[in-house]
Amino acid sequence: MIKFEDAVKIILENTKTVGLEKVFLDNALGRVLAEDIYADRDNPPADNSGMDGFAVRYEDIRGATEENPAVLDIIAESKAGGELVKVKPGTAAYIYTGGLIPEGADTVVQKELTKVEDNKVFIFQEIKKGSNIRPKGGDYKRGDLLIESGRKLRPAEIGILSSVNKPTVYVYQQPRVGILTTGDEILDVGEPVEKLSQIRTSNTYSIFSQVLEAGGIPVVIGFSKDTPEDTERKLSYAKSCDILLTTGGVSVGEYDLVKDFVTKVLGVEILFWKVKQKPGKPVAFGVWGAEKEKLFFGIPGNPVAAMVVFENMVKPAIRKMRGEKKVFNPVIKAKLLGGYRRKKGERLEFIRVALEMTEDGFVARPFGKQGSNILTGMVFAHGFGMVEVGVTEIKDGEEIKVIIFDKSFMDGDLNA
Ligand SMILES: Nc1nc2c(c(=O)[nH]1)N[C@H]1C(S)=C(S)[C@@H](COP(=O)(O)OP(=O)(O)OC[C@H]3O[C@@H](n4cnc5c(N)ncnc54)[C@H](O)[C@@H]3O)O[C@H]1N2
Ligand code: MOO
Repeated sequence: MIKFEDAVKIILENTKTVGLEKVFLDNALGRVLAEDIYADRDNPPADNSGMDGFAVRYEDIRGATEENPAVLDIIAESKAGGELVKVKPGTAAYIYTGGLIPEGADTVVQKELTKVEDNKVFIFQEIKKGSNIRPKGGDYKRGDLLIESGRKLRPAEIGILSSVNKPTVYVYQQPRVGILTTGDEILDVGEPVEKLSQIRTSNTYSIFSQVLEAGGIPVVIGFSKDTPEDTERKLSYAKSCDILLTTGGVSVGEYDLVKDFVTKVLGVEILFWKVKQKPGKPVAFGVWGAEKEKLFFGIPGNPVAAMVVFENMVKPAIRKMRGEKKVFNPVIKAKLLGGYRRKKGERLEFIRVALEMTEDGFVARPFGKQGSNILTGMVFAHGFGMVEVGVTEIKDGEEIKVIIFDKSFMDGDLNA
């Protein structure tokens, strides 16, 4: 049995990015950029107005007051998208936000400080020279590096890509993640229950959704019975995937065939089996493919074990494969309400906790039943409280580290 930290290290050392692809902007959100993005022009491309008002020469409004306003002839108009116009001494141009600063003008007086009569503008106070002008290149200049390769694309980055005229961009591919559900007792959703011992799958679709959240492409390979023939056949369907996830059948039971068969059918080289963690102890990990570029995770069947193993071990690998640099869930410190006790301290334990943000920091409330078959604990939880090796008791209010897998507890409330 290896330590959790060592297991994660082995996984990430064996994880490579999947390659690049070109996507259109409307499909780029959340993807990881694989090229540097430079500005094709200055932005703004020319000096323009930040206000609606009048473009003037500062000379002409110097010393203007309520009693002795500057009076200028209006001889032109500059609106956003319009032509470049000119002002001469003693004249002004109507200007609108985004309009080009006319030749000869050096200041924009906002409309509120003016009055118009008979095609003349009255300006009742002096303002600073250069006021309300947004300079050419004030946001960025042609040739500036705007977004570096490796950035995860958010709405702001997509806006920049569009404004520098990139309809398509290179991003890292998303790994295809095959999910094979094993076990004689497992039924797919929609199948009729015929025997008391049968159970309906949760893992297939909880893992499917976790793959989506992690930014991979989930592929349901199917369900296999605990027979050599069926296991072999279904595993052969996994060949086109970058990552194979199996659930169930990795423990020590007579019918736990997965580990041996992934080696036989896909040539998986198992790099570890069993980790000093709870839940998720019997997890297996290996590499396969021509250049050992593909990954295999044998995920334990217990529904909570499956989700915990995914968040802590599979998700970082998917994120690394799709080019992300920050691959782990956030970890915070929280006060554990009611404390926690256990008999043995041999394994690092991940307990399901609901989180709350208070004025005194984060508070974690453990779910009452911590069994690795209790999926409702995951519905309750936002994070995994870490009970370290050697620790058998955490007192009420003591701080523990919590891995956050769901940040929704930080969202704002309508009634707040
Ligand atoms: N003698 C030992 N027995 C067990 C050990 C051990 O060390 N020695 N480890 C236990 C632990 S810890 C776990 S976790 C499980 C893992 O076993 P497997 O990965 O082989 O999983 P199965 O035996 O197939 O199933 C375990 C449990 O989970 C249910 N299950 C399986 N697949 C699904 C699914 N798709 N959806 C919902 N539930 C599922 C299954 O019915 C079993 O109840 O082994 C312990 N045993
Ligand atoms: O590792 Mo098992 O996951 O504790 O139930």
